[in-house]
Amino acid sequence: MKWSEEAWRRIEGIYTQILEHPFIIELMSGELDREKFNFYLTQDSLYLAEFGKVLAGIAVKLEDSEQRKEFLNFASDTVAVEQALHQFYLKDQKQNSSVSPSCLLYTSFIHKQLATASVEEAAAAVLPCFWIYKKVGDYILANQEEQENQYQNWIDTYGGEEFALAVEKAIEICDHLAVNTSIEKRKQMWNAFVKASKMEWMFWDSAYKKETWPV
Ligand SMILES: Cc1ncc(C[n+]2csc(CCO)c2C)c(N)n1
Repeated sequence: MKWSEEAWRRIEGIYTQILEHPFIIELMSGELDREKFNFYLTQDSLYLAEFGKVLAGIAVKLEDSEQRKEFLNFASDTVAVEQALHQFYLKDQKQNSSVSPSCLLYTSFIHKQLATASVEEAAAAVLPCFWIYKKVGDYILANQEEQENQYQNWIDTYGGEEFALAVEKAIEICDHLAVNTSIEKRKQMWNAFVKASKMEWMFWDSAYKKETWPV
């Protein structure tokens, strides 16, 4: 069995809980409160800034030039999404750009993986970001009833064909890295993958609750 098949099996339950989360259900119907969506976008732009840096950092550590090129492309695409978010969605908003606890947890986790773990583990930690978004995007596209959804732009970004290719490449690279490493490292890769998947759920949940700092 491929590393990625086992990885997905381990997060099946988390993925189901993401699909059942009111943020996703209401995003799909178009009924999601605009303020919650804006909260999500503001945090996501903070998230993407860090995520892009981590992708570039992983690229630096990859020996295989094809894999390095792919990760540099992912990093460059992420910066493009970050900038587009600012331009199209967030430009008119008086931005409250203080980072939420869940966003800081997630970005700190991937930075920590990059700084202190192996490149294999770091790659596994960023994979849920690709894979879960692809699955959620496809799921929403396939189950949408309302045609006029105010969030259609967002949905099309992650449900589209172009994004599917990037996700396939990211999965393939993780599988290659897993084949060429030890059993111990493969386990650590699964652990990082599961942790980051939990943080994907937390990210939606924190937006739905418009999470604040308790003190
Ligand atoms: C919390 C959070 N997780 C994942 C994504 C999705 N995403 C962000 S960057 C990237 C790689 C290429 O653009 C992908 C798939 C997101 N936007 N926000």
